[in-house]
Amino acid sequence: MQQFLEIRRGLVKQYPNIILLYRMGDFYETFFEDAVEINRLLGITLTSRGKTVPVPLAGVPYMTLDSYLARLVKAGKAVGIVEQQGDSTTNKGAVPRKLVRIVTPGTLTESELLPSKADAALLALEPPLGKKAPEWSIVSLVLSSGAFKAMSVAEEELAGEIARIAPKEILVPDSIREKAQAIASGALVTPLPDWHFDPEHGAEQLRHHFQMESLDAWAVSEKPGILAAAGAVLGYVSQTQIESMPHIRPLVLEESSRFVGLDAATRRNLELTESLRSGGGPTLLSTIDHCLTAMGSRMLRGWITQPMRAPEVPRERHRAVGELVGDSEKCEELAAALRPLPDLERIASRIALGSVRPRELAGLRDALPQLSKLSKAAAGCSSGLLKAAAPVLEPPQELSETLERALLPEPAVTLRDGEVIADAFSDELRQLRSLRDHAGDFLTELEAREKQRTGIPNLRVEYNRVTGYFIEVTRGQADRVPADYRRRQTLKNVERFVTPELKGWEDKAIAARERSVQLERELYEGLVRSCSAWVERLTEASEAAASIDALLSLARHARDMEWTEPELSGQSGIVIRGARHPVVEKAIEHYVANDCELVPGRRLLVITGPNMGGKSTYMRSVALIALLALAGSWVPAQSARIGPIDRILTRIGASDDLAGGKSTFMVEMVEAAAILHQASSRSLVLMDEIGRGTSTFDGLSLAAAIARELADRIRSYTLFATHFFELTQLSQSCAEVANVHVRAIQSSGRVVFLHEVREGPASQSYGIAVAQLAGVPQRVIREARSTLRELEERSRLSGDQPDLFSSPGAGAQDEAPDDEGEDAEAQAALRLRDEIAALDPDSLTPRDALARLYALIELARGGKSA
Ligand SMILES: Nc1ncnc2c1ncn2[C@@H]1O[C@H](COP(=O)(O)OP(=O)(O)OP(=O)(O)O)[C@@H](O)[C@H]1O
Repeated sequence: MQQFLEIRRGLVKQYPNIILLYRMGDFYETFFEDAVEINRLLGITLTSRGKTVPVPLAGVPYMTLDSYLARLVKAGKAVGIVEQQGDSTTNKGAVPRKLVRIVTPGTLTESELLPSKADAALLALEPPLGKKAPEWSIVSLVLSSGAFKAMSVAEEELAGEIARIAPKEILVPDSIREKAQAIASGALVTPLPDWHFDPEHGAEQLRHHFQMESLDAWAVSEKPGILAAAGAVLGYVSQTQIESMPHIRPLVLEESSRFVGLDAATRRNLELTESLRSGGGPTLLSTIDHCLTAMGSRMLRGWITQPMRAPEVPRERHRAVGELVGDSEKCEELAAALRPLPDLERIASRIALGSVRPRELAGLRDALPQLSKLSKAAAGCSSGLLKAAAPVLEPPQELSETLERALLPEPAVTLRDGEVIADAFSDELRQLRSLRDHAGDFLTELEAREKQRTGIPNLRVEYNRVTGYFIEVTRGQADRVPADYRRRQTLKNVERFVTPELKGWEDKAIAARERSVQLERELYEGLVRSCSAWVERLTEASEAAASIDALLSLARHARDMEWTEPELSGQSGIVIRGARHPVVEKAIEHYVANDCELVPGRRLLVITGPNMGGKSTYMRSVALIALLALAGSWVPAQSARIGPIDRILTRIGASDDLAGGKSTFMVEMVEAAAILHQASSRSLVLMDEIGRGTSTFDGLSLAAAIARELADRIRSYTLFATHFFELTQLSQSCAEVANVHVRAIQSSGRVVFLHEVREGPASQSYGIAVAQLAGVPQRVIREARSTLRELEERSRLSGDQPDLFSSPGAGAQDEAPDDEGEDAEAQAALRLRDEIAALDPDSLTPRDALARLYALIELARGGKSA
């Protein structure tokens, strides 16, 4: 108890929710409140020990530790594992024990406890530090692969990045604990004292861990926020892993500007990796993921959650997919080599941790020839990406040989009873095993000899766990045994004896068994140490294999679903022929493909049409095609030309956040505000039914003003679905706005959805017809129709239709007229800029160029602003 309390005392301050699993022989015991807690959480029987002051106690068998660990960590507990040190039988007094590891959600490395197709990252967040670090710093570490990454992001992008990384645990300075809780998106928030986040100390830790003189090579020396967060991560890992520091790869500084910005709402709305349906439904990832290995699935997840702004990398992927789509034999060859591969990335990382299990090493041994096959298949490809993987995949010969020589063909699951190392690996082991293996011969020979010496025909040499080896004779014969027989046990019908020879042999045999187990342990540890020299190469090979797997999966989907290669163009805009929604097209039989043209001069499409007509599906299909193209995939369309995109922003669906104190309308406006702040002329924006959460005129006015802001000032590419039919008038006053509608026909009072997107506004609204379809009682439908007729009539007679859209800015009475003048100028300038951008430099005549220049000068002259 004294020992237990001492170990525990040092921990509770930092880990208030820790449970100590305290090794005692074949069990991990818990005491006091830990025992009560584990009884509550896992239903482990609660007992007590000690007469004067009973101590609550609950224990789990040590063999089953993993399954309990998983459940405790899932319940948000930190679990401290205390092991016995040295040999319990030779120690006097309490066995020495030591805390060997603290397991938290972000520091799990056991393959069985990790989701196989996603990473469980540990994250550290450092808030802005003033001028030198005006943004948030994010550092993430995936312990099971060693991936160590850093990024600085603006406040409004923070939640989106956290949603992308989907960490299991977030370390934050204590001072921002509450703020972190609000954006943690399900991860455990672990506050640390603020001094854990110290830039100088962080830099020192990084230099020390990676044995570097300077951090300049990683471009983080001047980033105090990142140094602070990285230091916190390293400190936390060494504190929780205690004895074995994991393999951590060099810190990679990711520029958030390299990737298409996707905020948390967009990731959710587009159902990239999580379904919006409460019970879970298909997602983009689950639809396109046909990977043969878990590593491949994780890679593919990374690609689609982090599409790229620059076209080079996705283009290379398109090319590789193209090669695979056209060569099914090559696909089969690659697939055959990939299929049997174990999770090399995680095995490599467990080698570094020293916790790799014998079966995992054997899996690695068997996988190496497969890697070689994969490498050969990749070398025969023509696309750059596949070809480049070949040399990286070639497995190190020396590692193959070492593992072949060291391990038994099928080693035991654990080291506990040996049977892991091959005979040929150690002479001593071979001799010890031979002693054991020939025990049978010795015993049969002894039995025959003793029968003859004593003249007792039914004498037998036997063994049981309590007595060990003995010679058994019936009681009737017992007085015939020789003088050197020593009595061990007397039972009803038999007497049991040992002889000095048998005892001597037994001692030797037991010693040999113990020694051989001990020796195997030492040899195994040595083997793991020697393997750690290859961790780096194995990790690289696993990444290359994962990429091939992901490409193969994309190719297979592209071929099966008849997707096409998109064109990533430098020309601004999005032009898609025959767009389909990648998830919906799999779910329904006759998907109606639609076109979409968002180009300079036509930047905002107002989409009208009945509910259920397919507006949301259409908008999402466009966003998903753009996203897939920039992630490197082919796309569900006849053709697609995607220009530069910096962000995809969406405001879809009404969900309220009552717990967070926000009403439906408030959520809607907060999201709209975020979009208006973030969007640029290179953003793709989806707006679904904005403004419907308030009174009609309020909502309509807001929707109109937002659409105008997006089209005219921000000039983003926007799909704007609405039930405010009045918004279709916007196109008359805004040059950038066009109308499209989803087609439906009404026959005998019922609507039929055609799901076709056509130019122009919808001709009528179908709300009542859809309500009828949904089964609203006839009486209510009749009454609604009559009210509608009345309203329409009244508005026609009084002419009170609000004319919000006749001229730009009309209705914005509090604005100074000057602003409107500037506005028109700005618009003219922007239009000119677009025109210039759209010019083809190769066919541009000097006359054209001069004409544009003069126009610019004219504009500048007439301008009022400095
Ligand atoms: N292009 C299409 N081809 C075939 N079916 C489609 C197509 N688009 C949508 N659908 C079907 O119509 C259903 C309704 O589509 P969607 O949710 O996009 O309608 P909506 O116009 O956004 O409706 P609301 O205005 O009520 O939100 C989808 O669940 C899908 O099954």
